[in-house]
Amino acid sequence: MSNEVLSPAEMAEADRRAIAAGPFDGIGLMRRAGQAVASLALARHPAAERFHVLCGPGNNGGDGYGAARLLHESGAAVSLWAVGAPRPGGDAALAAAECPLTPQALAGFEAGPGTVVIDALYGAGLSKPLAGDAARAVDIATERKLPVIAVDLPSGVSGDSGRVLGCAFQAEVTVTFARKKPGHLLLPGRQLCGEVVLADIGIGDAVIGELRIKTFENTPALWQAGFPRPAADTHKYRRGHVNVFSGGPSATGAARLSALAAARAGAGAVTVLSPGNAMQVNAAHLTSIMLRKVDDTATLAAILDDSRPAAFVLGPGFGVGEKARDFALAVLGDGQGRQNGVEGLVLDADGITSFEDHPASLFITAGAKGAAKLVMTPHEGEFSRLFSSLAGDDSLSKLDKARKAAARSHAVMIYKGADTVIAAPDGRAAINANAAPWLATAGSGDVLAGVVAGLLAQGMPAFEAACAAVWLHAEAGSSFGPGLIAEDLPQALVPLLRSLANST
Ligand SMILES: NC(=O)C1=CN([C@@H]2O[C@H](COP(=O)(O)OP(=O)(O)OC[C@H]3O[C@@H](n4cnc5c(N)ncnc54)[C@H](OP(=O)(O)O)[C@@H]3O)[C@@H](O)[C@H]2O)[C@@H](O)CC1
Ligand SMILES: Nc1ncnc2c1ncn2[C@@H]1O[C@H](COP(=O)(O)OP(=O)(O)O)[C@@H](O)[C@H]1O
Ligand SMILES: [K+]
Repeated sequence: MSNEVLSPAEMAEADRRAIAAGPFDGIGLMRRAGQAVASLALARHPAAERFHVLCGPGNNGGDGYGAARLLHESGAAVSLWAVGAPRPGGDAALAAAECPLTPQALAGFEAGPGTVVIDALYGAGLSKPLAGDAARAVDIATERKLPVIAVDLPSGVSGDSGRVLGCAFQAEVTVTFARKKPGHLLLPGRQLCGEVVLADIGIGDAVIGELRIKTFENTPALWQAGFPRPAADTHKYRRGHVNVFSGGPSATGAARLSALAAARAGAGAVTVLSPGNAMQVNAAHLTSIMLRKVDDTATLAAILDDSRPAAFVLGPGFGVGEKARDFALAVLGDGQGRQNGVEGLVLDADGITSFEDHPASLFITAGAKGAAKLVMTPHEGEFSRLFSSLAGDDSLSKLDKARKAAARSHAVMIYKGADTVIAAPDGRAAINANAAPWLATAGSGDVLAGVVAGLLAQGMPAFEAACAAVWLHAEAGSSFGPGLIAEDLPQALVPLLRSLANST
């Protein structure tokens, strides 16, 4: 699977194993990396007046020396600017020795209009904030709006976290090797990379396979095989039943958005569980979605006794407090959840906030043997209410935070935002990169919660259901585009579901 995402440390390990396995040695891989960069530069900028190749002291610089040599050999005008000398005897020193151009000191870097910058200063080895001559080079490229081709990563972007250390190049395109790194997908790194092109430099799939990678880009390849399809002899309850808890009379819309989304995602039957005082307003707005009165845990217990497969959504518009906690814990089931046919609980919005001062009760119940699967869908604010120490730890990336939160809470975590991360308690994680800002509209999260529940109710495992829902939700938002409101999203899922059904 080529959607594995490797940390810089994992990439370095892949590099070592590839060299050991052959056929390429270190300089062989580096030459291929330089070749990939030079080919792309010529293809994208055939009329460039000059290529300015900026080389750092490490292997990223080594790739740059290789690219500069090939561009020069192809007849292009090339200026080579270097900072620091490569370690003698290393691959980068070999690449520098093979390059016939004389490097100038980066301190004197100048570049006019019509020229292209190739940034091979720092890549996976970025170890401190960009400063001095490197920062000045960033300023020049930015001020003059020069196209930048980044080698592996734009210098200044952390490959682990996507964060900027000091300052960073804004690349038009980034050429990376073998697999993407978290910094290509997490923000702001993703935006600074521009287009990301993956080059095959000879690190084989077998080598990557040996590393047992647990981080992925969230693409359909990750979950498509298990995407639910109704059997010919199914019936509506066998397709899965979703129950969505409604808020009070002035806050019912969010639950109905979730309910509709769950139905579109393929749940055979969907019921809004409404407080008595909101029955009328819910009834006035529901057609295919069913409605049932639930005011207390005793009534809820009767629903939970039903053994047909079901998933629950609790949180959208629900209100914060003890009732939310009692209902959520009852659904999780204290060892009874799965036996009762409860496939899972999607805890969103107010459902999450309700546990701000009582996280242990939620985490213990979710971790109990036989509990229903818990999926939580916090945005940044909700995440920090439940996981304040993780949220405030600047040494952790968003990927690290989601992963640790999932392990701590025994829940699949959907840590939302423009770079949503999905993480499972077993350590698997996926970074989502197909969302568009049109999704930042009220009620959009309610729809996502409903899609997750719709897939859970159909028996999809929680991590895969969460990944599929996030991808579908993002794709629906991106394909709809301007003018999107949350009500549009369930309908916008339809063509995507159709093409998934046709392609499996
Ligand atoms: N792995 C693979 O499969 C392949 C990898 N390849 C390439 O190797 C690259 C990784 O190479 P790398 O490990 O040598 O690290 P790299 O990014 O060159 O930086 C290290 C040097 O920079 C320095 N330094 C760092 N930050 C700094 C700063 N802000 N300001 C100043 N100095 C700073 C740092 O200093 P130190 O931390 O030691 O003090 C050290 O000297 C990778 O991105 C890819 O392009 C390909 O060749 C093909 C196969
Ligand atoms: N700038 C953005 N780009 C892409 N997706 C976004 C952006 N902002 C928000 N989203 C997505 O939109 C949804 C918003 O959910 P949420 O914050 O819970 O809103 P609401 O509570 O109004 O439903 C999430 O799925 C989130 O990932
Ligand atoms: K770089």
